[in-house]
Amino acid sequence: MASNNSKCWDESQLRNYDLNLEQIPRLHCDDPAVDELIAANKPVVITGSKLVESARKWDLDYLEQNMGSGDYTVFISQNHKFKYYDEKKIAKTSGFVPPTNKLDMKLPDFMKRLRKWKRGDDRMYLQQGLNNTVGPEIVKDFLKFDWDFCSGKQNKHHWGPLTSNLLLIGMEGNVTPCHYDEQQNLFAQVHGHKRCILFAPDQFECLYPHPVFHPHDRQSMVDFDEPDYNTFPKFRQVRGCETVLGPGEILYIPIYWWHHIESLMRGGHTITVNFWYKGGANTSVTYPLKDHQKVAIMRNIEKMLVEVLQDPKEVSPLLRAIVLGRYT
Ligand SMILES: O=C(O)C(=O)C[C@H](CCCc1ccccc1)C(=O)O
Ligand SMILES: [Zn+2]
Repeated sequence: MASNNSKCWDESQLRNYDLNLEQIPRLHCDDPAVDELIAANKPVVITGSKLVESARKWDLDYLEQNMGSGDYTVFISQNHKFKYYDEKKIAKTSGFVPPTNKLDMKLPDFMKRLRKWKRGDDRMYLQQGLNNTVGPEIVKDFLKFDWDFCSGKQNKHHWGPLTSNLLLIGMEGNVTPCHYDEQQNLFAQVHGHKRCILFAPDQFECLYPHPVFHPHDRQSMVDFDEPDYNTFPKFRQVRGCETVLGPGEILYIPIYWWHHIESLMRGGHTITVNFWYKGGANTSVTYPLKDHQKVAIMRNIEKMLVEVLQDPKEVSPLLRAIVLGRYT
């Protein structure tokens, strides 16, 4: 990680992983190279944009005053990790133990618990889609986002519709473990610093995603804190890139790119608003196929096989029978 000369954080605030990481390019929003990278489905940190300028005044007090009386989804973890799981898939997976609990909280309650938090207490992570239950002041700030900026990217790069804006309020040290999403993402940092580690879709074999039908679908099975290299030997060879994102900076997380996100230790709480867009119509399939298209194909084959074989244990022997000794 390049040393950071604006001295608002230092390397001791980053968690230690044995990873081979390059720096994600950082470009000003007026630099045409930004759109070249987005067009190539490559990550880029975009500086100098006013996308979430109207939210720069969001601090805990302001949010507590203005977030309305609605309920907010808050995840509770007994450690620093908040591994996402799809509740709809829990029934199909016997023995699955959710690693976090999900609570609905009023914002003042969340803030109160945040203020009286002490070491050893369960950690919390507020993750709530912005909707019309937020207070009128927040709606005003939201409407003042630089929508021309993100709509410009959406149109120029033929993304699909905006599906949601997730408001994320994290405690210092919180980690969202490595996963990929099937959406384009403009990840706008509002308050505090987040370290973002990204891996390209072609690192699929090194990151060992859970089976598609598992609640942790799209999440890596590798525990970055204690990688099990016997079970996941290719993890040793994984290659990625990283950046530490500060307030006002936008990280473009391309669709299907793996990302691990952590709020800097001893960095105070973090506030992020993300902008998730559908990938856009795969108009013309051209060859050679892109890596993320192969991931989409693998997902479809996996879903179909589990559907038709019923028993997931039959997937591996059937696929081996197809390829071993035949498709070298
Ligand atoms: O914006 C993104 O894509 C992130 O991963 C941001 C991440 C929290 C996302 C939680 C989550 C993960 C998977 C499905 C639904 C919700 C963070 O910033 O901690
Ligand atoms: Zn994500």
